Amino acid sequence: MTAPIAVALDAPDLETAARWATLVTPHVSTVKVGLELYLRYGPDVVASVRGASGVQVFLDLKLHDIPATVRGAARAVARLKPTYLTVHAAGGPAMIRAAVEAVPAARIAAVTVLTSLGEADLAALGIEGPAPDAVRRLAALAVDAGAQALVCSPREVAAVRAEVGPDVTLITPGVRPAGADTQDQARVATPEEALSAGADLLVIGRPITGAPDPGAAAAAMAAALRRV
Ligand SMILES: O=c1ccn([C@@H]2O[C@H](COP(=O)(O)O)[C@@H](O)[C@H]2O)c(=O)[nH]1
Repeated sequence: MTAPIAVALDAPDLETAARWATLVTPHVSTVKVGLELYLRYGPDVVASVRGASGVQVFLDLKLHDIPATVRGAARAVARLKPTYLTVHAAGGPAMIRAAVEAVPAARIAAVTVLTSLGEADLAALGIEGPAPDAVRRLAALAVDAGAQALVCSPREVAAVRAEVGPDVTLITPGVRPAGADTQDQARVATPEEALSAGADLLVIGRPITGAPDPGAAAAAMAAALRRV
């Protein structure tokens, strides 16, 4: 049984991404293709990282535009059969609904407040905080619009779960093992804390892909989660 981890394959080239995917897929349920890889290599990247393993692919394109444009963009990637496709919740209900209608086979995951943003960033952006309140507001809006999954930080998972109930998949980036460098993430917690708080899928990138042996790092994190 693989761990509920989506490894963020934020690699500079396709060979590296495919190698990471091969190393981690025995241990994790999902690999995540983000903007860097998709914009550099296009749709073919999905087949390259999926390989023959049947691992779930999380297409993290964070669509954010008017509803008609997002509908078209979502339709364009439907044939890649992603398990998850992200949109920004801040695009609003009509935009989220357009994505949900365009790709019925995927779970549309609405990104609430990016995990790189802290309270001062929210204030500078004119978003009414604190972060857990902003996340809950956007989570409720997105689920009302049909989103089947939400992206938030591990720190907000329990509050979001209370808001949206058990059927919505809660996905948390901003995951760092105890003592690890937080890098550009602002709202973080450990893998064990994220899982205990009720996250369904933990997005973990650099703590795995930056390790000398990404396969061993993924195996160690999967083992740690099994102990929770
Ligand atoms: O709020 C968000 C939404 C998406 N991400 C993505 O998750 C990974 C995190 O990678 P790390 O190396 O573990 O920091 C990355 O691909 C982001 O684009 C996020 O971090 N926060």
